[in-house]
Amino acid sequence: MAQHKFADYHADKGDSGAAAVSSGSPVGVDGVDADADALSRIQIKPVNDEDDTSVIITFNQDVSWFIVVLTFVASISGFMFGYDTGYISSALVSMGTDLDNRLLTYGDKEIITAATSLGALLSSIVAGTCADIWGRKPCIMFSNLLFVVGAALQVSAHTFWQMAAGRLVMGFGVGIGSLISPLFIGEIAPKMIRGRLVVINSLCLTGGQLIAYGCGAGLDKVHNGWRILVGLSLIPTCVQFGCFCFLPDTPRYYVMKGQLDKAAKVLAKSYNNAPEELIQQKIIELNTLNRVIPGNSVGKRVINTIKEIHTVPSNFRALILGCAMQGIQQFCGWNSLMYFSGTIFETVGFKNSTAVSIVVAGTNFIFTLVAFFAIDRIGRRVILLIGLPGMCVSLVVCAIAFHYMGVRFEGGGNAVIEHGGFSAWGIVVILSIIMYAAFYALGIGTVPWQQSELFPQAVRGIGTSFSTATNWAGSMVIASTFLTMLQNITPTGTFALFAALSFVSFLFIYFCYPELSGLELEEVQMILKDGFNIKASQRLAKKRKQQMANQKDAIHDDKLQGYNKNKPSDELMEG
Ligand SMILES: O[C@H]1[C@H](O)[C@@H](O)[C@H](O)[C@@H](O)[C@H]1O
Repeated sequence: MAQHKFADYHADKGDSGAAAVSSGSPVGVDGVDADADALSRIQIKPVNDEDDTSVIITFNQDVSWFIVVLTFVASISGFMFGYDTGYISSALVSMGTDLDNRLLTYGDKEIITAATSLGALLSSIVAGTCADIWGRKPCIMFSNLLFVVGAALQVSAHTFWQMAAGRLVMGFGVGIGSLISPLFIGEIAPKMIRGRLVVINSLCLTGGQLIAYGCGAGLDKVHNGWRILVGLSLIPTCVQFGCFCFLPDTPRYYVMKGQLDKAAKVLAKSYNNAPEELIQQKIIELNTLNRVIPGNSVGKRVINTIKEIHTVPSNFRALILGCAMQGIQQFCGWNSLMYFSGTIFETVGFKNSTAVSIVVAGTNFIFTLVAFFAIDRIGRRVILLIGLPGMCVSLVVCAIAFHYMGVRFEGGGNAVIEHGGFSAWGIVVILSIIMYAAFYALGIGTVPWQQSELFPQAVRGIGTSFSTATNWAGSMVIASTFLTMLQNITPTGTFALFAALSFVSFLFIYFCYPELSGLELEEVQMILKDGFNIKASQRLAKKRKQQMANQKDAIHDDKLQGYNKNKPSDELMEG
């Protein structure tokens, strides 16, 4: 019976686009007259994005345990992303002569590291489309299988090429997870806390990197410890796979596939105390929105969305911002430290190089937590405009310190230090790198992953695919050139280059990145319609925050006066 609850509506749906739908007739809702009656009193406003719908979201902001569980299970992909990119730093140091019975050259290390980025780049290009065809959940579960195969290849590797192949396969999994996890969370999250729930994925990511460093340090002296380090990555991936056997996909995906009853079930579990008629109302809304994606076959839809993202000015600006932010995140050089800090610190003579790396990763984690609290309150633009100059200054100081240490990296993994031993400049290097990590995590390390808010629903999959692919392309370039850069243009030249890129990025953000915190997603489209409209966005963001504060006060007052939680807000009731 439940299977056919929305069947008539679904079969009836025409192609009229997202016009206002008056649900005077409650479209085959199982003959439940009360529901029909309730629905007939509610009108759906015309909207062009499911995230802007007001039906349930305005009605009830409570976060259910179900959403919390889904968020954390999806965020295991973020953890895997972090762990798998994090362990390589210490594994490269402790691997010694375990592969091919020889020491790895800088070139070998770059290939092993960059293989994961390459795999992630390739899979992220198609992951958005695959998630639309097969579902978010199956794609995440498929990434779990890739993690298992990749880890197995690495754990048993005795040759350099097997290790590189394992890293590549693992990279396929990382790319899928890095795109789909924030998308999944964004689709299930109540609007008011969407930003923060997406940052939970980033927290798991940076936490994964920190744990990888910690485990790396613990296993440093253990024979074949790096194999255990890789093997440990199997635990979270199996947990995620196991959990997803019992958890559903997102309501939006079910609606896309016409499985409206499944969508309704997930929504009912997601919103505490939401009455059935509102759930059905939401489903109808989502279904209406689903029709705005042009094309009646997958191929046509993909082609149309690619066309649309390039030809509609607001979409194209969103694409520029999404890709630029991810590119900036990578080209400011952070991952050179993430991947090679062990190698650098060891080379320049720090006895406890792993401990220093842990402090750097820990700073990244702690300041992602700071970003969690600041991202909606202070705003994305402000934290970026604080972070980038901070990074620039730290990198300049680091470049100067490297100059006075007189470090030269030479081929074959050797380094020459003119002023050897533990020096004051060594301390300056460490402190400036820690400062850099803090400013990075506060802004550009976290904000680009909010990318889905830039795009309207119709082009969101493809838009986030392109942006994520830019991230991995940047990561791959940095991973495959950093050690070579240290050799050819010296550490001073390398860090000065990153400082210059941070400065240029600051100018870009200053002139092109509008303030998007607190804005409705359709307002983001409005802002990007005829330019980047920084001033207008700032005014609007300020106004929305003020309104939000007023609304909270009003709800508080209502509660004091015995406000009935289950009553839909008047805003939704018409006629
Ligand atoms: O947002 C993350 C985070 O900043 C990580 O520390 C970094 O390694 C990733 O490349 C980045 O995408």
